Amino acid sequence: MAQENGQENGQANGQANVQANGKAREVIIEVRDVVVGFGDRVVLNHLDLDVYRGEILGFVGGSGAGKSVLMRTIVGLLPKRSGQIKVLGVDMTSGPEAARHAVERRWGVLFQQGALFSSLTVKENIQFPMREYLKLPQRLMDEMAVAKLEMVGLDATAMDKFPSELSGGMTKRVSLARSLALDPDIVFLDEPTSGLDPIGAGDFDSLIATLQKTLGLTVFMVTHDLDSLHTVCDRIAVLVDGKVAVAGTMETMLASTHPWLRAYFHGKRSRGAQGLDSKADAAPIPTP
Ligand SMILES: Nc1ncnc2c1ncn2[C@@H]1O[C@H](COP(=O)(O)OP(=O)(O)OP(=O)(O)O)[C@@H](O)[C@H]1O
Repeated sequence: MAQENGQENGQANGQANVQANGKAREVIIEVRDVVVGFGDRVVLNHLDLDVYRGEILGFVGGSGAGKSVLMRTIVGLLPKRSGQIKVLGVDMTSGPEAARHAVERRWGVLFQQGALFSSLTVKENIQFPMREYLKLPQRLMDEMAVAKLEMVGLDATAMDKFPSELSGGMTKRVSLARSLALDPDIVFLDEPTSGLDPIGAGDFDSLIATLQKTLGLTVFMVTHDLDSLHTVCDRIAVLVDGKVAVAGTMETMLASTHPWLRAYFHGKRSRGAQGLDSKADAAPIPTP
């Protein structure tokens, strides 16, 4: 993998530190040599990736490339055939069970389409992880649910609604509120702006950036949204042929000569996201 100005320089408490642009950065998610497949099909083929503490990492790649598969593998919803995944320094396969459970409490996940429980109200959806992991009085959980709703720009009037009564943008916000229920260090977002209009998507991007800054979150974001990549992502990792082909800043993406990156980041839609001429002819995005 081409890692921009990044070089491993040691391990501390099981967590790798990387020297990037002269600054030591803590690797909060470390994916090494991971293979994931279904039947004869290998989707992730000896994939390596580092995610640094406090960054918003955009994870891109063609449709069906395996972006969601990697996210689901990291959070333990899909099995890997081989390789190693460490989160917060804990090996998520061979680490002590108590340590793995403790790490699972320190991440929140926003799945594609929101994935709220349709038979539960907004309040019950947000409180679902609290019930699973914390033993708190109902009144306190109610106060916490309102606080989470306010964090994502909604108020208590949404508490008793069912998912079917919410707009697409509200569904995303409630899902984000649920992912924040346990005050996580890391948030995994699977295409958070898909299905939103450009204004709604821009607002959601701003919300993610604000939360990342105020809460010090690390954000792993699967996305196709070029505006999100330009406006909120600190770094981008590109998945091609089951591996991370390039990882780095938007400048690195724009300077890359990799054919998939050139088509994706210099195509018509990308020029639109950069505010450049979108009328010029653009190469089609290849399907890796
Ligand atoms: N549980 C599963 N069982 C079998 N195949 C699966 C499973 N989950 C994913 N796949 C396959 O793995 C491949 C990668 O899927 P994935 O959802 O990760 O793609 P993606 O890069 O997120 O695509 P998109 O951008 O279109 O959402 C696809 O071919 C998909 O059909």
